[in-house]
Amino acid sequence: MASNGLPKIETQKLEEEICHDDSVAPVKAQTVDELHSLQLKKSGPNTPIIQQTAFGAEAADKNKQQLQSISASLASLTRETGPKVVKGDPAKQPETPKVVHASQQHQQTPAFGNITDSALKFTHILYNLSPAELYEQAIQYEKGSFITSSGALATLSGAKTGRSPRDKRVVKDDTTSEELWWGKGSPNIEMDEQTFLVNRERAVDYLCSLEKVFVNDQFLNWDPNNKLKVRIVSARAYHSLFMHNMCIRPTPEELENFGAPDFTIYNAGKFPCNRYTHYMTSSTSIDLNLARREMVILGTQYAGEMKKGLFSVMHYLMPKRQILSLHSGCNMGKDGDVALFFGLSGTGKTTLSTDHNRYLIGDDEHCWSGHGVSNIEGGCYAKCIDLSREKEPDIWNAIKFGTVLENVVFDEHTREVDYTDKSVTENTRAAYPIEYIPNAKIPCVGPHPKNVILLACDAFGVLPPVSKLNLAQTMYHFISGYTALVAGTEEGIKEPTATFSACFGAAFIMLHPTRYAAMLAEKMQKHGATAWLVNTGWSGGSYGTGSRIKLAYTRKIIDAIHSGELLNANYTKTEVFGLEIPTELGGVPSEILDPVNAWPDKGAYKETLLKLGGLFRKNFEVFTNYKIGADNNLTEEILAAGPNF
Ligand SMILES: Nc1ncnc2c1ncn2[C@@H]1O[C@H](COP(=O)(O)OP(=O)(O)O)[C@@H](O)[C@H]1O
Ligand SMILES: C=C(OP(=O)(O)O)C(=O)O
Ligand SMILES: [Ca+2]
Ligand SMILES: [Mn+2]
Repeated sequence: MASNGLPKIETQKLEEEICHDDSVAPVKAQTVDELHSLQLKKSGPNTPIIQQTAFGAEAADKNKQQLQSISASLASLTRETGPKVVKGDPAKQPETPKVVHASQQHQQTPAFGNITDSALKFTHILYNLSPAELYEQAIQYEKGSFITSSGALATLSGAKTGRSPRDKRVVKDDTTSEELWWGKGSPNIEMDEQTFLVNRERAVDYLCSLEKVFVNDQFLNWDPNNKLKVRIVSARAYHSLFMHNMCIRPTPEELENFGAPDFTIYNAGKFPCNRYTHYMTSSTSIDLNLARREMVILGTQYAGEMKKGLFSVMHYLMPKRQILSLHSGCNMGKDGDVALFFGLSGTGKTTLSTDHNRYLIGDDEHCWSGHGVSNIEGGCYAKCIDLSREKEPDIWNAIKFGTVLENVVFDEHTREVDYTDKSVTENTRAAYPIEYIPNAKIPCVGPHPKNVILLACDAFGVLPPVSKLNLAQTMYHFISGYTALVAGTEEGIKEPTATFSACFGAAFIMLHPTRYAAMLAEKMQKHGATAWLVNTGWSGGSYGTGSRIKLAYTRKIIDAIHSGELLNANYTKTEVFGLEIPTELGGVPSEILDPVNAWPDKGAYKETLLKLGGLFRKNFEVFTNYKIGADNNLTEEILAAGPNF
């Protein structure tokens, strides 16, 4: 017996007897640092995150031009040069970087009196980072960023979980005072050029004071003749990833040749405006300067401000080119039949345009030009409250790696999202690239629309689930832009509140609503489009007594519009609103088609119907003086197309 411990184990040399030798060569590194340096492969020559000049003189030159353009964007208006900018994460660049200023040519030591600490520091630029890189930045540096179980990036947008329309201002100058819609009902609250510059300086100084800023260079509008180059400068990886998803993503070649942007957003996020600044009514300010082609965001981190701010810009630029900008979703059938879905927030544009049997062109912002429709964006922004895999599988499956999930609540261990949880906000959102929807139509363009669907979520429960509109009614309802949501599920809220938002997007239009309405009428007539009013809201009673129309029924209605079945149905006319409603429709219970039949209390129905009619009438008063089209005939017809009682 061996006296000194356990017997030695003999390892047999089996040679040919084992299946194969699966041992691998050791790593090709002498140190741990060297090992880590092997992990990251250099990006290819046309991936525009190159920092070195190792890819030839031309690439180096383009890289330098890009940096100069960014430095110029970030330049103060009162100092001579832009900040010293350098690409890349400061945490990964210990050595002194190469300096790039906006005006490289006369780079001398500035006069003593001129020098400030900010002139001595570098502003690191994280330029068009990939989603993976942005995830890492967000998780490492932005509190409230987590990877959920499906791979999406959960973020918190801070104190603001929705847009701030009362803090959105537009510079009123000689041109815009003539061109834009100002006054009652208009979303354009004025500010002067000087105040804009004060806020711009504040945002730029804040951004330049940071160790690093994110810069996205991207496109808007899939129509190649009318695309816009946009630059978004922001303080958070969350904002950069959001815009990466929502705008059109350039190819490496397009990015290399990007040049100067057509429009720039300075998003200072949580950094507030100075409340002693003229015009400021809160700590939040979203400022649009059309002449300078710039937008400044102070005091809100809600990412939707950027998306919808750019939409406003399109609502100004496109009509100048006879192109109609639309707050609508858009999809296309197998035979090329295009449908538009107009509607205010929460009425179903995203839900109903995302249709497994049709090609998705876009969920929210489109242009209708002489050639057809084009999506303005490169992504979708879906509401997620009560999202279910069964009812909305395509949206559910789009919430994966790369998707930004705003303000959702999830299990702290499994990171599984609870879509019913409204603890942070009811306005939980997912922003994903459009190609995350399996049948997205890329490029996102299509022929002239065949059907124009106006969505209203009527919490009064008196509008029919579907009605066919004539042209005058279409204009009447388009200009009215009605919906009535329930303010929330908080206790005490029994009454739905009617919202009227001209062109189903008054917060974003820049010209008078009748300008867009006239263009819509002209285009619909020219291309023979049929319009429909679809109530995605209540039936059988108002909110509280009735119930929301089943999504499955609304989908059946929409299917029948697309297929042409509904066009050939039998119709009767409703009282008060004079809407043409089908008497029968396969898959939808006939008793809900005429809302009066669905209400047990007919008296209450009539009372509610008249109440809503009154609200419509009151809202339309401001539009009665405006002329639509060349003569007054259409205007008269439109007025007559409203409720009669
Ligand atoms: N009958 C219905 N039609 C459309 N949406 C419905 C219906 N019933 C419930 N919903 C819900 O209403 C919401 C519509 O929101 P969304 O499609 O994001 O609107 P929008 O894009 O117009 O802001 C979704 O959460 C959807 O699930
Ligand atoms: C993002 C928005 O759009 P919607 O709710 O229409 O999807 C919004 O209005 O801020
Ligand atoms: Ca939407
Ligand atoms: Mn929208």
